[in-house]
Amino acid sequence: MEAITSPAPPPIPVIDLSPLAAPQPDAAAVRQLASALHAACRDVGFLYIAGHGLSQGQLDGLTALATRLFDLPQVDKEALDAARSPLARGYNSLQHGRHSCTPEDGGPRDAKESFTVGMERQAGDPRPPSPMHGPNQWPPEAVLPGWRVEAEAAVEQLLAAARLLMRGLALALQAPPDYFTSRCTDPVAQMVLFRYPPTGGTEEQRGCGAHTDCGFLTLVAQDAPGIEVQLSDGSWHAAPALPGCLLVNLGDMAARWAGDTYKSTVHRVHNRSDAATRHSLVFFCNTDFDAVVETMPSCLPPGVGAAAAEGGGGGSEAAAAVAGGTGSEAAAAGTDGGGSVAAAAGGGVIGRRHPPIKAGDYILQKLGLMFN
Ligand SMILES: O=C(O)CCC(=O)C(=O)O
Ligand SMILES: [Fe+2]
Repeated sequence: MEAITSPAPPPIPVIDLSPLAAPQPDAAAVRQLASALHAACRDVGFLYIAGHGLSQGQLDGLTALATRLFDLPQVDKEALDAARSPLARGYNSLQHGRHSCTPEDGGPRDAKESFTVGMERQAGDPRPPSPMHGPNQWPPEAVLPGWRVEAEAAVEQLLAAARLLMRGLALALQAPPDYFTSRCTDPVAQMVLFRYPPTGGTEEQRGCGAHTDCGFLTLVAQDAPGIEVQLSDGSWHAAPALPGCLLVNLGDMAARWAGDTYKSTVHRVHNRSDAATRHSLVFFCNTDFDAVVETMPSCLPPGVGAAAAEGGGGGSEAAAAVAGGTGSEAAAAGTDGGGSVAAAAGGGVIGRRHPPIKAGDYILQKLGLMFN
């Protein structure tokens, strides 16, 4: 079996987002946060976030949602079979065994049950429906009292945490802090609950095969170890829960936005326990369906970035700062009405310019792997 190492200090950094939430942001603290975030996204693609707004009780409540749901009798779960939903919302049993972003690879099935909740629209919402908004399959109140209300609250809490992170990410990319949140007002997002049975460490019985996530940002709450992250030297590292933290990884869309200067890192799940079941609640957060994903100016060489900046974002000065690695003082002018919290993260890596694409189309294309 491949060795799994978890050296101390862990290679996955912990980043405290609380400076972003402060009523009067401390510019130096925000700058430091943006810089740490930039390094984490560039070097690892995984990070733990603290100061995200959820209490430990709320974090525990996330995985408890999974426990309660999967503890239902099989017949009640099958009644919510995702095969009945045009948006593949609802329950997938152990027999389903595949990941939505990973094409069939002929390998073993994933040993997991899952339950997917997506974004609904309230009646009377004036916005045009996106192809990825629609009804969920909810467990009936009589079967699981209070579950829907708690699940909807969890989506709200995780969306708020993701939006806070997006503000940091915008600053890390030398754009105005609302660059991503202004494109995340009615997002395409999914909350997926998982139960992974113990597999006793057998390599063939994976919980989830190695993959990258196809979307923007993924937030993970977990009640037992199991997720493993492949670092750039090829080694695998366990990423267990840390008290008070959510685990976060960037998906392919984030890497694309950063012109591949940020990592969408390969990961997998193995519940190597002999006895304990693992639960996770994973929030796959994207932007609005119609938001255009285009390489951020700060990730492009000077001049190229200026053209790309026309649609919003930093500008050629910021691009020059990162592309030239000239240091942290040449900052993007980021203001959000609450004061200037400009941050420049430095870098020196020049990215690749991808053609602009609508976020929703991008995700549908990626998910198309599953159906083609
Ligand atoms: O359950 C987890 O901890 C992560 C699952 C995962 O990586 C995924 O479904 O994309
Ligand atoms: Fe994943």
